[in-house]
Amino acid sequence: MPSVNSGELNNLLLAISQTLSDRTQLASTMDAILAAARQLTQAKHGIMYVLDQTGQALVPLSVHKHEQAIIDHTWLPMQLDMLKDNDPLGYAITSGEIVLINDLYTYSGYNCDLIYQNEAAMGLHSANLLAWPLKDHQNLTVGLLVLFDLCLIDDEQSLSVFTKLAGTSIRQATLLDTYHTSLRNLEADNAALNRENQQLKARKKPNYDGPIAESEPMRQVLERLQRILTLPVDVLLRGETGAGKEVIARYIHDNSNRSDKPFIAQNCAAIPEQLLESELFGHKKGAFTGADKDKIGLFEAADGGTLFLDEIGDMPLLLQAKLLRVLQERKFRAIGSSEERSIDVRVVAATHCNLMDKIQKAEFRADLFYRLNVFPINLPPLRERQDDILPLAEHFITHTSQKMQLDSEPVLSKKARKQLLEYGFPGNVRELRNVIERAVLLSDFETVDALELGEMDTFIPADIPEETIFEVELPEIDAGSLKDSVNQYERDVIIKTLERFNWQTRKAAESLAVPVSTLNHKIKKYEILP
Ligand SMILES: Nc1ncnc2c1ncn2[C@@H]1O[C@H](COP(=O)(O)OP(=O)(O)OP(=O)(O)O)[C@@H](O)[C@H]1O
Repeated sequence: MPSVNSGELNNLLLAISQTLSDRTQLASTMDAILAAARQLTQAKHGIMYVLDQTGQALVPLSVHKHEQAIIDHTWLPMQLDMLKDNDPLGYAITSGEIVLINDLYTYSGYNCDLIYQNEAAMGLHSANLLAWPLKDHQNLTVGLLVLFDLCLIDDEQSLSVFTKLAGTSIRQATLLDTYHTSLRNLEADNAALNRENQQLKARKKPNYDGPIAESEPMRQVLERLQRILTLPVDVLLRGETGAGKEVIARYIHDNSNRSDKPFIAQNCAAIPEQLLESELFGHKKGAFTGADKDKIGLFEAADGGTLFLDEIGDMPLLLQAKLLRVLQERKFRAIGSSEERSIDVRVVAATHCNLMDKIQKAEFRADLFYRLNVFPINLPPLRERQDDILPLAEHFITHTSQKMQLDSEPVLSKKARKQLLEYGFPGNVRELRNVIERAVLLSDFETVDALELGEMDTFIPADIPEETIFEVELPEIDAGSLKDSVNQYERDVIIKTLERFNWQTRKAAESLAVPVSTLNHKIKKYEILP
């Protein structure tokens, strides 16, 4: 028989190796191998069956034909569990042995009915048949090469090179396929986890950190805000002290497309003019006495995010001009710097005072007012939001219980609920929070009954961050000593507050929002000495 010389063999191998790749390329690899096998054997036609991805069937991946009838013929896959041992192809696959039938139509060792049917359908009458199982590196059959009407081979070795190559390609394609499928699954899992994470975050926000807004006036506030949450619009919040302006500013930020960038709050009334200017805009080293290094300002720190400017009505006039420029041009210059910087910051300004009055007294710039007042929000005082009182009270009970690590939350008694609903809350939500926190502390941790309402001045000095009220390390709590721990905690809070106010009991009582008499009583009870 004509055989392939080594140069041709190399070329064939090279052509095949260039097609080796994943399953999308497998058909062309099989095609090239079938072509080489036919060239070696002079076979008139042939088929390459390959184990499919399910591992349950062999599918015809390449069919070489020399007559129209064969082109039109549909070669069916072979189900592994339907294979019969007495069928020559079935036997080659299940035994892994090569089957060569020299005289197809007179040989009686196999049942060749299926092959005859196929041949009849194509009008063929092949003289002989070779079925060569394709095996992977573990000797598992992963495909089958079938050649018809071939010249008898005396170069089995060359043919076995190609069939081995075919087996390895099928294995490699299957592995790559599994790898790609796993990769796609991982990507899909990853995307699903990300989505879930986002949903959890979104769900968590309103429940935990977001404002309580059960009353109609508060719902209207949130509804009005919906319009601008994702727009590049500055906001002016007006409302009494403690009504929740900072909470709303944070809500705006958290629900905007800036939520992954910083939210920074600054009280404009709390610090002297030069310090405020440096806080907001930053300074260069040597810009003024004490500026011993460059400092980044809050505008720069909040770039991409939101800057909450509380008590904007108390901002010094000079700084108002600088702020107006930032709002109009989104550019600023640090103190002592000649370089102008661009920033992208949403400003949410807040005030509890009437800015029109301040304009009339020439304490506030009218142009800044009109620039800020593009989107004003009036935050109603708590006395006008009756439906928020009890949900807020429950919220603060939960919050305080968590902070005090109580096993279960105390419940508000009927009497306490009535008291809360009847009280006017001049100090708004902040006062409600203080009342509830104190009531939980004074309770038996099962029922919140006794409320100290209206006995104290609700004023908390603006320059003292309210968080510091509870900025005392929790004592070590061991089982059975909860009440002692709470007493210890209360004692520490009182000492810290007294220290902060230089042991002036009136101011400390104001800050703690308890009557002076209550504070004196506790100082005595805990034997606190300066
Ligand atoms: N709607 C609300 N839901 C939950 N907590 C709230 C709500 N409004 C206010 N609070 C709580 O009340 C306290 C006071 O709120 P906030 O600091 O936002 O008030 P404010 O109007 O900014 O006060 P100030 O004018 O004194 O700066 C905070 O502890 C805040 O968490």
